[in-house]
Amino acid sequence: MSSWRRRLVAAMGDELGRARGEARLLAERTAERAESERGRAEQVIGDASRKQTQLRRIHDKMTATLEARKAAAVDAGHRAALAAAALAAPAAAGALWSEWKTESGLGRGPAPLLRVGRIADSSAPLRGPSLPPTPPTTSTAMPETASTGRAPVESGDDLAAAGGITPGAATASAGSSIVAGGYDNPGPSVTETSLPALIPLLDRSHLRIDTDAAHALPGLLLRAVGSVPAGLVRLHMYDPERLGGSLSAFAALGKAGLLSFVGPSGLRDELDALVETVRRVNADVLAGEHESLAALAAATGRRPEPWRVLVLLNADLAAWPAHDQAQLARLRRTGVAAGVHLVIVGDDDAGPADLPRLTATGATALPGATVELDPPPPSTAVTKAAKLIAEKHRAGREPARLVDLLPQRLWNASSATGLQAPIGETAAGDVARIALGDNPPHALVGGPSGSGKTNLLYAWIAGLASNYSPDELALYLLDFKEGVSFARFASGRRDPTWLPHVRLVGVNINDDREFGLALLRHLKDELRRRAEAAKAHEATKLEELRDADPDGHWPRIVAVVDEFQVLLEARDAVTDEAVQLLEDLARRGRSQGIHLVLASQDIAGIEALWGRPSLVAQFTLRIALPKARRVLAESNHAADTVARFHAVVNDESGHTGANRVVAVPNAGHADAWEPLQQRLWEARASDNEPPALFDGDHVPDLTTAVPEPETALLGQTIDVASRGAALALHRAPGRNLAVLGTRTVEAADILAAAALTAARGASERGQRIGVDICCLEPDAAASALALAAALETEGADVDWHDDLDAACKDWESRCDGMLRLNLFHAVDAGSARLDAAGSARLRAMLIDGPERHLHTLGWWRSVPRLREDLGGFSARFDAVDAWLALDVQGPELAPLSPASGGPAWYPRTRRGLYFDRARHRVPQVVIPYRTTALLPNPSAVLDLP
Ligand SMILES: Nc1ncnc2c1ncn2[C@@H]1O[C@H](COP(=O)(O)OP(=O)(O)OP(=O)(O)O)[C@@H](O)[C@H]1O
Repeated sequence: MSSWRRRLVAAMGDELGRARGEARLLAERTAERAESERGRAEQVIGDASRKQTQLRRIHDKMTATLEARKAAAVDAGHRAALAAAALAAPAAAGALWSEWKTESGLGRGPAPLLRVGRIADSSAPLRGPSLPPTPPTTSTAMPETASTGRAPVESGDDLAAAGGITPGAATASAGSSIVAGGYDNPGPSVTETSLPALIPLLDRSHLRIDTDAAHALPGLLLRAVGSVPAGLVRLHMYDPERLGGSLSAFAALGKAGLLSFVGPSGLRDELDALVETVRRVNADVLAGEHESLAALAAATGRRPEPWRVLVLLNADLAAWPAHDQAQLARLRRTGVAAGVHLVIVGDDDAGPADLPRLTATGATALPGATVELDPPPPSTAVTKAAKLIAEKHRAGREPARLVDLLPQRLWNASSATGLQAPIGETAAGDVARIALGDNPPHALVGGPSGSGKTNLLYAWIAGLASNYSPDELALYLLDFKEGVSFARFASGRRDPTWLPHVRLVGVNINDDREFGLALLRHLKDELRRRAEAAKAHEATKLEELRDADPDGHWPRIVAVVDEFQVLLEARDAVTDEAVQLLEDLARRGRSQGIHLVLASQDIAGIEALWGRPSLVAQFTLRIALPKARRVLAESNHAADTVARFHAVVNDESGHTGANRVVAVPNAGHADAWEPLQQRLWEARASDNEPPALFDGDHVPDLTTAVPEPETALLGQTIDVASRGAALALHRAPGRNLAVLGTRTVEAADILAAAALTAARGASERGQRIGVDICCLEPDAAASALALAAALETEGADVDWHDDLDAACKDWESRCDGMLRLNLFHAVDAGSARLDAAGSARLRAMLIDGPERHLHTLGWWRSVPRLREDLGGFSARFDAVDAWLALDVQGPELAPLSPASGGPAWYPRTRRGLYFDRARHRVPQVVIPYRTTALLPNPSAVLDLP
């Protein structure tokens, strides 16, 4: 081959090799790029799928959250709707047939809506706390047989299927007022979670019922007659074709005049009579003051006219004569306001077209909702309910309930010009109010035992405490009866609430007439304080003072004393002072806003009262319970004939023309009182203090208060502040104390209280006292020993002497300037054994010791024995300024007493009469403290090494 050919082949070979190499390189690069693209694509796909997973998760979460929120919102809405339904259709107006009983849920609010069934598909599980309970009511339950017609809607199975609460759980969580299967809670039943279908009738509307819904009529009528007080709904049935067989179970109402059947011949009269009723109600009852009976009821709380329901069953309205049609049209236009309602049953379109209409699946009052009608109530149950309503109606109007008389808004009134309170109902059904103020300023309440005085006072206090806040009204309540009628107003173990207006409650006062005095003295001090403030502000009465001193605290005061005759029944100093104080308070309290309410079984027998006509004249408000004597004017015999649980209220001093007979509600029953007190208590201000309680049966424990320097406390005085009875132990002649009587425990308590409080007073001030104890009564020894130990703990220097001679021996050497006490138990047991020198030393110590700050607090078991130790028959008692007598009769105290013949003192358990010549004008009653709680156990003391 030629060279060029070889060169050419070689060149082509090179070219081909290069091209191959390039092609390989290209292929490699392409493959690499493809690989990397694939990797990237895989990464993108991986990222995307991760994102997708994330997004799905977020979506799921959001969906779940939204679902949960939606469910909660639906739940809350459902709950709110159920609560609203329970309010709109309480008690018999809304209860399921299985739980139904006649019960008026009618208060002062509007007439109830009436349940006809339920809203279809409105079941929802109720979660969380159950619906608020409403006050329990009492009535007769529908018999068990009532549940025989149970429709699926009433089944608890619905609820279980919906995963809702069980009836038992709801009962537990809602408190005792929800009774599963009962009807104490008029709210929606715990076994029913679907929304009830409620339709308007009473006070609101007429109604048409289509033939396909006619089976709802008996239920609707039963709810109407059963959900208001018996007799307040009257049924008039026009039934030309006698199709109303289903209504025969209502027959019992007919006999009571609450139901009448009308045939074609009676239609005109019936229509005319109802039109006339409308006219009369408008002219005479509403009288231009109210636009409807509903408005009248809202304003006054009473329903003077019944509702009248005319039911037209398959009436061929088109065929009615023009007159009847015109009357029907009148009733349609004007009936509702006057309580006359039409219920037109049938498919007759000739009647008024614009009435709310109920069909088998809907009601125009419930637009957009599908209604499932309830089954009719079992006829046995209707019969029973009709009988019960008829009986109740025949028995007469039920007395007003306390709750119906009280204002809906608490504490809405000002007491500047006076105090108004509802106390019951008049025969016409009006709320009867009583006033206290400038006139009448004070009240006398009388009636024999069991006539209802205390109940009336409860009703009055309830009305006052609901109308006026504690800033407007302060109450002082005292009950001299054996018993504790006013204890409920104070905080107790069973019920920790109190009535926030009450400043003082006295219970079980029985013999402690002094506590009555203490209250009157306290009020007199308040009267003085108000009079001074009024003078400073140039005001003449409370109203002006409150204007002039808007920042001052000037509530009206009402002091109620039940069985006040106890305070005035004896002829003694207590009665004299009580009458004086009463006169003063009655005369001047009027202008200073202090009002007295005195109640008694037997006002006629109170000499102290009738001997003071000027006192009685101030009590112009008189309230006489049945058979009360002398509360009203002599010629006024209204109390002799007034019915049980009624009162004659008269604010013109009992003169016949001013009588008002009032039916008083049962205010004392716990069902009526406790919810009210709870409500008032919850509304109180955070700084509202519980009332002071004086309980005559309670023995006070030794106070932990620190007394003034050099002072001992002997017991609790009977006064409003429960102060301690103080004995000043300053360096001065006569500052000794004689405890007199034979009651060992009380005497030991008095000495112990005196020594412990004196020691406490000293140690609180960084000082010490010395105490010499000599106990000569074996029964008091254990207590004296325990006292010695307690005094040492209190920081006192204690010396124990086995006999009186030793205790008196070197008394002068013990006087070192610091306060020293001799505590001598049963001095007379030792003094009888003293020789002449010993007796002289005892006497000298009693006479001269106090000046050297050595004070003897001794217990003598009789006055003559004390006298003996002071020097015998002619001895003076100058060495003993203070004495505290236990079981010593008044006349025996004559030598020690400022009153000739001795004080009027009738010894009684745990009470002593205390007199300190240097401080008291008259002796005062003291309750010895119980000291055991502050003393160590005597056996523990004896075991000490
Ligand atoms: N308006 C009333 N409605 C129903 N029960 C009443 C009414 N008034 C009183 N009662 C009842 O009558 C009984 C006697 O009433 P209350 O204790 O008020 O009478 P009282 O005159 O204070 O009697 P006493 O002086 O013996 O205590 C009580 O059981 C009370 O619950």
